[in-house]
Amino acid sequence: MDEPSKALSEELGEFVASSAAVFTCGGAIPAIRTKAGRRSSTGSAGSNSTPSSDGATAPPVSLRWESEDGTGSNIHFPLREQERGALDRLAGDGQPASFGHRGKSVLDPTYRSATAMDSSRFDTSLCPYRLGIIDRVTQVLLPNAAGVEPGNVESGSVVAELYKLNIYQGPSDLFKAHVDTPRSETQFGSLVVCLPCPHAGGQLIVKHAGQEVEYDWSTPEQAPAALQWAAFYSDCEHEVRTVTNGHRVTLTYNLFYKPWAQDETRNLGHSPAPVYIERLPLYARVRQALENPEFMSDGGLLGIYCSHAYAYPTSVRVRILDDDDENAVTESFRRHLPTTLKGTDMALFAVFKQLGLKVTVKPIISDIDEIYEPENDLDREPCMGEIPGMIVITSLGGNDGDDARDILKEFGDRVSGVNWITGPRWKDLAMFHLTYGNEPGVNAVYAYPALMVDIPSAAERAKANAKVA
Ligand SMILES: O=C(O)CCC(=O)C(=O)O
Ligand SMILES: [Fe+2]
Repeated sequence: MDEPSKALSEELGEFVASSAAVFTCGGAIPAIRTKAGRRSSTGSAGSNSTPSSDGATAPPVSLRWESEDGTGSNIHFPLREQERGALDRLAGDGQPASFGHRGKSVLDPTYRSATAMDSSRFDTSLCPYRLGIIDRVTQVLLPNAAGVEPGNVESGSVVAELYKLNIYQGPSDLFKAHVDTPRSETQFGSLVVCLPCPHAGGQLIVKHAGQEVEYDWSTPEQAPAALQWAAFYSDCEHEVRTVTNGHRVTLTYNLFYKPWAQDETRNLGHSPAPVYIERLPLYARVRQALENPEFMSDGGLLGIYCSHAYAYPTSVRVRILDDDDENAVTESFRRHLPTTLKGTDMALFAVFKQLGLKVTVKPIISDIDEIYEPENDLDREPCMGEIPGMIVITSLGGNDGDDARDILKEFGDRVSGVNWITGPRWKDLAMFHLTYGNEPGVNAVYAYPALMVDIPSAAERAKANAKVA
């Protein structure tokens, strides 16, 4: 590539890589202490000091569960008088929380020390939909699910599936950095709702691409009660810092994207995306580059590695290597990306689309020598596939005897001449994501795809512009 185009590409790449992205959101809803509406047992009843995302209050949360011996119990949050015993019983009926490490369920209190109860063992009155939490999460984390420009991506809704109750107790419970294990390729996020119960410490830290957001839900004994929550893309690394005192009680939900049937979308006459694509700073920058005749003057493929990881079904791995049934795989990959693209990835996709360019989302393997077999002397061109082949080569293993060349053959073609403006991020994936999960078994794993954009030549771009003007 000539020098001016290279400089322009580098500048664009830096901008893309640095753009602040949304990867988490959270809020608090004041909790009513009794049915009579008393908000706090202290003098602050009725005060509005607790921030609320929509001004609503949350009714007390009730929870019913069955002990091993079949006795039923119930408890409320905020705790009613005399319910301290019930809280100890609830913690006693849970199980020491394990986590997934290299495909196995591991108990290691230095890494995760908490009590967990599976959703099959309890019922709760808490409904994140009624409280407006799911609407918030959809708006912020999956804005395009609720309606986009026709023809670009499909529409759908968010389904929150209750997963576990977790109790972190002072003085030492914690959960160190991990990434939640995806249940399927439609899982895009996790939601944590912290029930009103006095505790200190236990900050939830969520990280993505060098940025970090802290949710501090510490609640002193006398503080007004609130339901506090946070949602994040499920490929984001997160941790729960040490709870130094009291009980930090959370309900966790897996967030799935559920596409609407085609005609359902049509009947609803869905509204346009709530994001004004032309007003994204990214739009102006990309447009500027395209208008510059020195930028990729002969046209070609522009490649941008996605900033987030996406879940792919692991069954694919077996299928690809065992019976070549590629269609099902390609289909599932196509169906949910690009709709489930996250944050900046979706912004970029939308910007290129809006500018009338052809964009596709492709799984990519780069530097296969390093990730798979260091002694292999394959050239270092990235390899692009229709099939999420990265799964084969992650720390899950791949089948014995699979050679890097077999994988490449199954995966797709080497691509050359791509103008890559951001670097690959597979290192994060291979080194970390599959090492510490919140579950051992996996139905899906994460992989980093790339956006591939067809850039017309400068002459064609000028012609198209002249037509528009
Ligand atoms: O309780 C929390 O804040 C989050 C727990 C968590 O990260 C998990 O269960 O995977
Ligand atoms: Fe987690």
